Amino acid sequence: MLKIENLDVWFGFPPDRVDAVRDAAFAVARGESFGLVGESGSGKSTILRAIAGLIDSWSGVIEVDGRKVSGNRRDRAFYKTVQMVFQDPYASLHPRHSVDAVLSEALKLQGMTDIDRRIPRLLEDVGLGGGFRFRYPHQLSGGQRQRVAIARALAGDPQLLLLDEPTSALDVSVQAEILNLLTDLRAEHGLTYLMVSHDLSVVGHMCDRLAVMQHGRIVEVMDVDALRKGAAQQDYTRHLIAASAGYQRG
Ligand SMILES: Nc1ncnc2c1ncn2[C@@H]1O[C@H](COP(=O)(O)OP(=O)(O)OP(=O)(O)O)[C@@H](O)[C@H]1O
Repeated sequence: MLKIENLDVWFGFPPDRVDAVRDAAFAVARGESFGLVGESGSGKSTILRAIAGLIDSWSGVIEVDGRKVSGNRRDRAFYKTVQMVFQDPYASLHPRHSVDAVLSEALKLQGMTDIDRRIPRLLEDVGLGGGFRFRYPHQLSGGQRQRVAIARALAGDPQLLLLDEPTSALDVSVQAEILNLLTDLRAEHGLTYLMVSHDLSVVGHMCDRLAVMQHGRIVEVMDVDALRKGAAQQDYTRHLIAASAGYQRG
């Protein structure tokens, strides 16, 4: 469903140009959960942001269901199918917008009607009762805010969720709740995930396959399940330790 070929992404102009992603290629099947890991600055978030249409300076092929990413945020039909969840739910929610306002706006943007009926359903999908509908971000815990951010992403009934470190800003006890929610939502809604995380236990738990990035390049793609099972255990551990080396050094 997602195909990336010869993807280059850069920032700035020579001589200060940063080549953040170089010649990246991978494909993610419908319903699959695919992880991007690698040291800090290796280009993981940049790939997600390019797919989400948040960066213009890229070349190559990005296709979702055979449809090329236009980069034009007004291309509603495309951006309805692709949504992003960011690391910090506090930063991604406007402090003066209630949960009701956030979800109404997202539903309207996606051309949805019947907003009054859809909001309680979205809240229920992410495990929040109707009592949360008229709260503001400061009246929510970190985990509840991330649930609202996920509900906002679900508003347009997307097929592909881009998850950029979706639990790393949360307390350890809350991380597991959000990961379980994401696992359930993937099954219930038939979602496809492309997830960036520096936490290898998260990637190991959530992803079917993962790509290791180094200096803007994808250096290896691994099948997490195959590696996790039996004889490949040592490989799995070795690969994951290598993938996290940048973080351990940093
Ligand atoms: N807006 C920008 N302008 C200039 N350079 C940028 C910009 N955004 C990212 N970069 C650079 O692009 C490279 C890749 O950044 P990116 O955020 O994708 O890395 P990452 O692997 O997600 O890192 P982290 O795990 O620390 O978030 C880095 O060298 C970064 O400094």
